[in-house]
Amino acid sequence: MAGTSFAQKLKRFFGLHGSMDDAFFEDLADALIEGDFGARAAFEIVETLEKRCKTEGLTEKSEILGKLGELLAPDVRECSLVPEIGKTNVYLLLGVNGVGKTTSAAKMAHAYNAQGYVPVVLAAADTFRAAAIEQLQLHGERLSLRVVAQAHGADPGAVIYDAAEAVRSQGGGLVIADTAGRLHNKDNLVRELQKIDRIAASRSDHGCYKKLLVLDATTGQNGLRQAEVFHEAVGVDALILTKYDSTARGGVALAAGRELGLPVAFVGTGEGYGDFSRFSASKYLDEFIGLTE
Ligand SMILES: Nc1nc2c(ncn2[C@@H]2O[C@H](COP(=O)(O)OP(=O)(O)OP(=O)(O)O)[C@@H](O)[C@H]2O)c(=O)[nH]1
Repeated sequence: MAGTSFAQKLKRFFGLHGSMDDAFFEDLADALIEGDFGARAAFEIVETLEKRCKTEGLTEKSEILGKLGELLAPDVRECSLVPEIGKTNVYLLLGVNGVGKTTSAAKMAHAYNAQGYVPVVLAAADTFRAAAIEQLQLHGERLSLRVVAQAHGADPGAVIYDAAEAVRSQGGGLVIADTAGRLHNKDNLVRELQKIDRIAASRSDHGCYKKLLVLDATTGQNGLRQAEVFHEAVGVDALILTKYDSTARGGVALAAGRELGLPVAFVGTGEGYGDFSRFSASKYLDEFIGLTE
C-alpha cells in the first residue's frame, strides 16, 4: 500500500541521521509535512516527541519511531458502519468532483450486498451531471443492483426520498446515495447539501443515517480544507479515503482525525469493485510509519 512508501522514506530518514540532535527533529517535522500531516500538526507532534524523548531518555531509532506511533495513535480513528436490519438506512456520499464518490458508492453497494444487507439501492442524487447518473446506472447494471434516478437537473432530495421509500416498502435496507460536489460554488453547494440532509434525515430511521465524506488521498492538505467545508455544512460522520493506491502520503487521514475528530470508515485502493476495505487504524499506523515489516 502507498503508506509503505512513506514508511520507507521515514526509515531512510532515520538511517541518514546519525544523531538525534535539533536538526533531526526539524528534519522529521519536514518529513511529516511532506507526508501531508499539515504543518501545524507536524510541528506540534515533533515538539512533543522531542520533549518525551528527552524526559524518557529515548535515543534508539526504534524507540523514537515507536514513540511517534504512540503520539499519532489518538489521531487515527476508525469506524465501522453496520446497517440496521429491518430499518431504512441511508448512507450519503459527499465530496468534491472527481474524488471517487460514484466509484465508492458502487464499491460500497457491492460490499454491503455481498454481506447480505438487502436490498441495497443506489440513489443517483448527483443530478447536476448527466454523466454521473449514467455512470451510476452502469454500475447498477454490472452489480445487478437497483438504481433510483431521475432526469438530469432533477431535485436531488427527491431522488433520495424515492430511494428511501423504495427500501422502506421492502421492509428496510440500505440506500447509498451519490451527490454532486461543486465546491467552487460553495454557497449553493452548502444550501443544496443542507436540503438533501434534511430529507435524508427525515426519511431514514433513527440512527441509520450516515454522512460519509469521500476524500482523494492524493490531494493532501486540500482534502482537509474540503473536510472542513462539508463538516461545517452538514456534519460528517466518517471519511472514505480513495486512491490510497496512488499516493505515497495519505497523512490526510491523520490530519482530519486530529483537526476535526473524524474517523475513517473505508479505504479505496484501485478502480475495481473489490479494491475497497474497512479502514484499520492500527494497520494504517503500522504501515504508515513503518512499525511493522
Ligand atoms: N486508483 C484509484 N482510482 C480510483 C479510486 N476510486 C476512484 N477512482 C477513479 O477516480 C476517478 C473519479 O472517480 P468518480 O467515482 O467518477 O468520482 P466522482 O467523485 O464521482 O466524480 P464526479 O462524478 O466528477 O463528481 C475514476 O477514474 C475512478 O475510477 C481508487 O481508490 N483508486
